[in-house]
Amino acid sequence: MVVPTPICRMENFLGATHADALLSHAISRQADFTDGTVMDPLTGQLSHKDRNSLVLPAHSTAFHQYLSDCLPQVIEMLGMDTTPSQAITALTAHGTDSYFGIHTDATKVPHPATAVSAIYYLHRRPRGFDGGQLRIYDTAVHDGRAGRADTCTVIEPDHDTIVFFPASAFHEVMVSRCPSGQFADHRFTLTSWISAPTTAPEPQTASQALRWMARAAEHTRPLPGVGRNHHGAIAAPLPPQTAARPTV
Ligand SMILES: O=C(O)CCC(=O)C(=O)O
Ligand SMILES: [Fe+2]
Repeated sequence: MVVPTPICRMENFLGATHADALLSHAISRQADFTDGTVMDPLTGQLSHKDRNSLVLPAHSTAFHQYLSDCLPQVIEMLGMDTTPSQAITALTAHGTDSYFGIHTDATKVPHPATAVSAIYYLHRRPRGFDGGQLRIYDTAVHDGRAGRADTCTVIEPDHDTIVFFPASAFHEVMVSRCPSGQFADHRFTLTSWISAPTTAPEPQTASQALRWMARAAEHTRPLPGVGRNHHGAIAAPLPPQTAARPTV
């Protein structure tokens, strides 16, 4: 049995003014990006294996407000049962030969079963890179055991679009190429891991699909005592919701 991963995608998320301001900001910070790492959930060790992308911890008040305003609807559409209150946010940049191998975001959040990954895409128009699609995998369930399925949803990293999915979903970023070699032509994201506070007890997930996903991702969760991999980004409380933002 293949259990589809719930995904929620929105176009024109911030609108032209905010999107272009964020893109200009990302480009202006070129010198501050560092090589992104991957954490071994057993040892906590960081490496560059399976990943070639640039990362810079970031905070955008406008972005966090827009997240807060649409989250109740997004959480409902994902079939989750959680009230996230904080987000860890980073800018990323992918150029030639950048990629991020198959992983879950369990090393980023306190409780992956109730956390949401949000990836917001930015790029210059016309687009200066190709490739760089995000693949979000489904879950395969066989004889009571769960694992990553071969089927996936492919997300094009289009400017000013955002995609939300449960943080325990397996996903990967395909290799990109940036023919001009210029930083301004890279594939940029503002990536947020949205979660309940670290001190909150682990709540039950709402749907059977999410329980299977959590089981498939079990071995990607850091062992007790192993830290999280935030690239120096700090969890910021999400602002209170100001307006219900329609997602469809
Ligand atoms: O850039 C993307 O599309 C996804 C990035 C990602 O999976 C991550 O930063 O954990
Ligand atoms: Fe990820």
